[in-house]
This record gives sequence, structure tokens and C-alpha cells, in this order.
Amino acid sequence: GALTARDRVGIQDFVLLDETTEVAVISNLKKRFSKDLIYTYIGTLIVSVNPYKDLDIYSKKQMDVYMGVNFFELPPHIYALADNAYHTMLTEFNNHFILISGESGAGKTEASKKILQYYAVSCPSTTLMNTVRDKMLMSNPVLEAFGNAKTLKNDNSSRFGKYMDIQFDSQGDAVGGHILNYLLEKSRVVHQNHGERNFHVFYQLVEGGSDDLLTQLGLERDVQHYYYLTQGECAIVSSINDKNDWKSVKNALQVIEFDETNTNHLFRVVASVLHLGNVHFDPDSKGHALLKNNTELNWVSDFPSQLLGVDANSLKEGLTFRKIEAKTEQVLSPFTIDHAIYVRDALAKAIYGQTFTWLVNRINESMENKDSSRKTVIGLLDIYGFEVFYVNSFEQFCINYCNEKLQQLFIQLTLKAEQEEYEAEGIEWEPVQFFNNKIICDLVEEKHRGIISILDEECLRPGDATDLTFLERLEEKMGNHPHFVTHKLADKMTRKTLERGDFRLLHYAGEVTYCVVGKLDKNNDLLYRNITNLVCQSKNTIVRECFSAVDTTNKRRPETVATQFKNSLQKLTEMLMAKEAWYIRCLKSNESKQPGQFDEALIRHQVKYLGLMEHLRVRRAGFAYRRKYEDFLKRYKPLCPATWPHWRGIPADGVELLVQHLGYLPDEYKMGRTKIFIRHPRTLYATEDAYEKCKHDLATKIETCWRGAQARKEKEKILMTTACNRAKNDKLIKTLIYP
Ligand SMILES: Nc1ncnc2c1ncn2[C@@H]1O[C@H](COP(=O)(O)OP(=O)(O)OP(=O)(O)O)[C@@H](O)[C@H]1O
Repeated sequence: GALTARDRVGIQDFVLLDETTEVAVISNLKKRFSKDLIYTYIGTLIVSVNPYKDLDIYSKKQMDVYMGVNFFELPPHIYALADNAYHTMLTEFNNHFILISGESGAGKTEASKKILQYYAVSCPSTTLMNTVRDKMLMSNPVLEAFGNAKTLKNDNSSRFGKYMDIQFDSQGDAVGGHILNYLLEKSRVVHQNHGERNFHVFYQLVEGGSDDLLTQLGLERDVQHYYYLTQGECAIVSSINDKNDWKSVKNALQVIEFDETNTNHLFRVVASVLHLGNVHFDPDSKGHALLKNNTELNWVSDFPSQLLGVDANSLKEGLTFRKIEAKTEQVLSPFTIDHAIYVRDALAKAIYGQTFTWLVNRINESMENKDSSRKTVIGLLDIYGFEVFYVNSFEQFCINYCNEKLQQLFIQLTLKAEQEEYEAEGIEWEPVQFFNNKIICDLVEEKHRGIISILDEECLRPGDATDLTFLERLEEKMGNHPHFVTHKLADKMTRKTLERGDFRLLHYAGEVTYCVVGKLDKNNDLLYRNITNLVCQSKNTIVRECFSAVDTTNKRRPETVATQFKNSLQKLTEMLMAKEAWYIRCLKSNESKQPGQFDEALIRHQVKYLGLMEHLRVRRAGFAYRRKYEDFLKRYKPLCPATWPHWRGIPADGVELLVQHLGYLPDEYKMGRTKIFIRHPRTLYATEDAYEKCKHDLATKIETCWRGAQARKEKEKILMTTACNRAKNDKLIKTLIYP
């Protein structure tokens, strides 16, 4: 009864669409979007379209509506999913995760914040829980300051992948939290494309830091002064208030219990990166790099080394010379200017990247629950979607690989869950037709033979490995793989679309062309040993802690970036495999961030890259719909005289009578141990229609009776009956309207 006419625009669940074509899916999304209905289901998965305007659907009142209500009885909402995951966790005492995916600007971070807020409001709480809750909520502004940046697509774009566990005790209280971070886009620290900014925190510090703090850190209150802040030529953005955000960050740091020393050291690290960016070089007569003697850059007052807590001369030496250790002596080999810039930038990236991880660890300590009683968790995974626009990005390759893994996880989890459910219900397993992308995951990650292994081998082997030798190795090993092609391997037609330095992967969601230039360097992420040794001894505790774990002996075979990423993804998928999955797929409605605009081409593209059609096919394959006998009976019993108003026998028998009365053919449904399985959504859809009509007829009937009674002055009679009779009357009306 809570569904209003507005909520009935289009179809609320794609599983119920008559035809599962891309055209039908997009037209349904469009219809709903035009009425500000941004959420639509595919079974229990939510598709969300970014409205780019504030909708009045996230109030406390709305939260109350969704608390404890069956998933399909209210209009699709992110709260319905949050609530269902929570209640299933409580009743079944098991672990869950919510995977939020979509391209940049599609609304992933907003969705995950809304879920956190929902739990903050709806879960029971005590003072202790409030503290944990506040810390969880407050970790957001801090992580956003350090991990988000303005990009062309999103003024507050998360430049890292994030997984957050919310831990609940058996009462359903939120008692702790834990965050895992993935692949921060470190390259942004030293370089930003036109129209983009560095991470927010740098601008916040320069704009919002007190005069005293800036003096201490040797900073000018002028973002234009810093090379690392101005490459995108948009340091000041109207939609961002750095000064205010700085206040929120400082406040949040207090909530997550950062003491003065830690806070101070953290700001010093941020400032040191800005100073490092302003270190420039001049060539000497042989073209070797010399530090530019420019007082304005503060190098003279030694700010970079002071803030980093390292010896100034050693840092200067480390930025201009490579130390080569021969058997008995050390030889200093001077850098060219390009090389010196490379080393400076590598240091800035390493410091920032390590500090980010350090920050996540501190936040985790503050949210840690030390009580050892058993907890269940709901994990929120906000992870970058497929990127297809920027060729030549190493990060993009990793991101797309991550999406392949998550698609594989979805396939395994959904099919595994299906199969298990069929077995538990004693129903014969019917193979589902779908594309299994395991072949592509293997292509990327297989030991010794996958792209990452080959990249590693090229990075680590002695001799003159280059990006092009890497490409040649790929061609040798992948030669006739159906999902891999290069200029050399391609047929005539395809060759025209490929450069010589490109390779193309046929991802499950489409083709992406990658350029090999720079792959080796990015994968090595090299920081020279004398610099690493230096920062390991830093007087700044954060810097020291960050680098103390780095292996400077070079004895072990070092792990490259792609391998580290592969391993962390492996751990993540293993952890997720043991949990129950919920999905939110976020779509961007238009590129110009405007409300009310539904760009069909853009939506079609995302529907494809998010694998929505694939998802829909898997959900509809086999038996698309199933429900416990009791629930099925409770809802549809008015549709059959034998079950109305009460069925007193075994629920399964009642359901069988009911569906036979409705004309279900033997092939259209199966009776499991506890549930009825319905093959086509259309069948259920017809039953839903009949139910709605019946409900409407009953309501009309009751109203007519009531009016009739009124006419015969029987209203008074009813009102005069005893309290007991009245209660009975109410109950009768209730059963008639809400059977
Ligand atoms: N449910 C929503 N209601 C209103 N506006 C929204 C909603 N979701 C997103 N937006 C708008 O879109 C912007 C981008 O959303 P968000 O930052 O969540 O994207 P994202 O998918 O996390 O992007 P990225 O991958 O770049 O971090 C938000 O700043 C907000 O203005």
C-alpha cells in the first residue's frame, strides 16, 4: 500500500521486464529518471542513476519507512538494500558485503555515505557505540582530504579504492570498523592534467591553515606559489571551499583521536611534499643536475629536509647523485636534469603514498574493537569502475583488471549461491548460459604466463628491458589468445586501429587499448636506495614508520606494483567469497553534471561496461524468482477461494493449489523443500497484477459496504459495538485489505 502512483512509473525490477533487451532496459531507466526515480532493481541488485540534485528521499522519515520492511514491498531504495543486508545478518548471523561500482562521478561515494548514515541512525546505540559510529563517519572527511581530488569528471573524485568493514555485535550494535585501501593514484601528487587538481589536502592546508602553522611549515598562503598545485591551472574551484573543508578535517582528526604530535607530523609531511615540488634544477657545464639556487623556493632555509626530518646535505646529494656501491667503495654518479626530476617526483609520490596508508592504519586503530566476542560484518566496497577513455595509463590497466576480478566474483557468487540453493531445495541444477570471464582473468594474472608475470619478468630481469621488449614478450607468449591483440598480431582491418606500441584486451565489457609506454617504470615504482635509507632514519615519526617496513637490502626479489595489486585483490576476493553479496551499480546520467539530463548514449555505454545485461541474464536464467511458501501464501492467498481467507494445511500444498488455480503450467514452476521456484518473471508479474487488482476490488468492496452501512445508519451501530467487536472489525478490514 505504500507504493504511490508515482512509484509505479516503469518497472521497478528489471527481472520483470517482458523483453530483456538493452533498449528496453534503457527506456525503463529513462522513464523512471524523468520522475526522479533513480533506483531500479535487478532482483536484489540496485541500479542507481545520479540525479545531480538533492532529492528528498534520504530523510529520517524515509529511513523509518524502510526499517524492517520486506525488500520488494516498497519502492526500490538504497535503504531497502542496507536494511535487508542488516536484518539478514542479524537473523542468520553471517557476513555480508555491498559492492558499489560505477565510473567516476556516478555516485559511489555518495551511496556508501548514505548507507553509513542509515546504519548510524537505524542501529541501536549506546555512548560507546556512538563513539565508534562518529569515528566511522569522521574517517570520511579525512580520507577524502587525502585521497580525493577534483578531476574533469568529478569535483570530489576518490582516487583510491576503498573497502570498509562495519562490525556488529549479536545485538546489532555497530561496535567497530576497519578500512582497506587500494591503489592510490600517486602520480597525481606530481602531475595533474589540465582542469584537474592535486589531492584536496594541499589546497586546504594553504588556504585554511593558521598564519602560525604556515610560518612553522614555511608555506606561503598562495596556492599559485607551488608547482605541484598549479599544473592543472584550476587551483581555485568555485564548488570547493578549501577553507571550510580544512576546518572539518581538523575537527575529524580530533574525533579519530589524532594527538597533537601526530597531527603536527602529518601536516609537516604534507608541507614537505609542496616544498619538494618547488625544488628545481639547473644544468652544470656537463649537463648534470645542480639544485637551483633560488631563495624564494625555501631550499636555502632547508624546509624540505627539516620537515622530512632528514639531513639536508644527504637529501641534496640523494636528489642529484646516484650512489653505486662497488665492492670496496661507493661511487657517486651524477644525475641528468630529467633524472633528478624523476627522483624528486618519485620521492614525493612515495612519501605521500606511504603516508596515506599510514593514515588508514591509524584510523583503523581508532575504530578497532578490542572485545573478542563474535562479530558479524557488513563490508562496503567502493571501487573504481571500468575506465576506457584514457589509453596509456598503468592505473587504468589495474582498474580494469580489478573489474574483471569483481565480475568473476559476481559470477562465482551468484552461480554458487544458485547451485547451493537448488541443492538445498532438492531441485535439479540447470546450467545457466552466460559468458564466463575467467579466461580474461587468467590472461592477466596467471603465474608465469599472464600479462602481470611477463611485465614483472621484464622489470626484474638484468639487461636492457624496455617497454617494447615487454610488448615483444607479450606477443610471443599470448600469440593466439582470443582476447589479446597487438598491431603485429592483428588482421588487416584491426591493424588500422592499433599503434605499434599498443596492445588490446577484449574485456568482458568491451575492448580497451593500452599503450605500453611507461609500463615498466610505473610497475617498478623505483626509489633509489640512498634516498630510501635516508627517509628510514627520519626524525619525523610518520616518515620513519612509513619507510621502516620498506626492504632496503634488495636481497629479496622486490614486488612490483602490479604484483602487489594482484595479491591484494586476491586477498580481497577470498575474503568476499566468504560473505553474502549485495550490489549497487551507479550510472552517470550526463557528463556535464546537470540535473534532469539523461544522456542515452552515455547510459548505454555504462550499462554495457557495468555488465548489467549480463547480470540480468544470469538472474533470469533458470528460475528467476523464488519465495518461501509461507510468504507466497500470505501475499497471494486472496487469489484463490481454497486459500482465502485462511489456509489451514501445509503451506506447500496451499501454494500448489493456488498456482494451479492461477493456471501455472507444470513447466513454469517447481516445488522445492521450503520455496516455490518460478521460471519466468512474466508469470509472477501476472500474479502481481492479479493481486493488485484483487486488493483494489477488496478495498472497493469494503468501502461500498461501509457506505451502505452508513446509509442504513448502521455506522452508529458499528461504532457502538464493544471494544472487542471493534478490534475484530479492524482486524477483518486489515485482513481484507492487507491479506
Ligand atoms: N544520490 C545522489 N543524490 C544527489 N546527488 C548525487 C547523488 N549521488 C551523486 N551525486 C552527485 O554526484 C557527485 C559525484 O558523486 P560521487 O562523488 O559519489 O561519485 P563517485 O562515483 O564516488 O566518483 P569517483 O569514482 O570519482 O569517486 C556528488 O558530488 C553529488 O554532487
